[in-house]
Amino acid sequence: MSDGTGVAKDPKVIDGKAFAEGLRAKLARQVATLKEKHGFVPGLAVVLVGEDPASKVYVRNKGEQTKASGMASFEHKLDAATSQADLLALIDTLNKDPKVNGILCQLPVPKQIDPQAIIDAIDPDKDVDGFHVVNAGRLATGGKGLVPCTPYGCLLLLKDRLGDLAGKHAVVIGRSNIVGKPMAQLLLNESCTVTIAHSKTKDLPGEVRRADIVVAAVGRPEMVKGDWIKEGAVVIDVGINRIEKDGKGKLVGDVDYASCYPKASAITPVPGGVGPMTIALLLNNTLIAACRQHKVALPE
Ligand SMILES: Nc1nc2c(c(=O)[nH]1)N[C@@H](CN(C=O)c1ccc(C(=O)N[C@@H](CCC(=O)O)C(=O)O)cc1)CN2
Ligand SMILES: [Mg+2]
Repeated sequence: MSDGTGVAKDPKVIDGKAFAEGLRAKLARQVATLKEKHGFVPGLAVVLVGEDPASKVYVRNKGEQTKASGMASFEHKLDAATSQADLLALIDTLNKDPKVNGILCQLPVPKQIDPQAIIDAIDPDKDVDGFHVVNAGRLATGGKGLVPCTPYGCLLLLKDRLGDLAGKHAVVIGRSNIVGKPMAQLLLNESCTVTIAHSKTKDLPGEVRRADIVVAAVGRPEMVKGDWIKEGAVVIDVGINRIEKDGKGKLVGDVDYASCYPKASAITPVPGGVGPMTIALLLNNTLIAACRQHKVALPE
């Protein structure tokens, strides 16, 4: 396999960046069809409170990719000292704005703001992060909700590699509301046998050794070691950790890539694996939300 640069691609490495580019190209065509047939484009509002450097980059990328897909982007950048009441008032305005089909507040938020209160205030049908309790409930009960972007991105990468996931033993490491729990739910919905491991799990290496699919989402740099991985397992690394190595800043995942790579049949790198899928799936959720609000079918 070659990427056009003459450098052969390693087929074992799951290229989330390329996969996300493909998704965004399809989205752009779907948005163009909506505009032509129905005369509207989906709109995404992104709220950033404060100056967190990584959040600023993610929000900028969200805005750029939203516009590149032909959708409307509404950016709201608020001062780090913004009160929860002022943020809730903005969410209320966005909930009522018919041009805004999707809303998200970039996380983390400054400490004076309770993130759950903000998530709860977003209209569930505009909650394109899929974090609202109504969407968590819909995911758990088979309803038509909006699915959290990062786990959904992981699922698409897994299905692309493995096809039918039924009967696979999946171990999800991490139980956060935004990645671990919805990931486990999505895998269960695909008829996997799912174990959710966490900080109190007694024998984490032993649990991971039984897995056909490993999803690591704990936020601990290079925690998952190669001797935990069953030969031929598929390893999905959700971690994004900035560390110092050999006197230089480096981005690493929750998986010790060097030792896991030889054991895995497929593995996501960091960067370039799961990360880029998050924004592509966010745009996809915005398209879905817009079509539902306008009561039109999702274009092919
Ligand atoms: N409201 C939300 N807040 C946050 C979310 C989210 O989904 N909704 N997720 C993360 C941040 N995030 C998107 O918001 C995000 C993180 C990482 C990437 C990405 O492409 N990562 C690259 C590496 C980029 C880098 O150098 O930092 C990669 O893995 O290749 C995209 C989006 C927390 N907050
Ligand atoms: Mg091998």
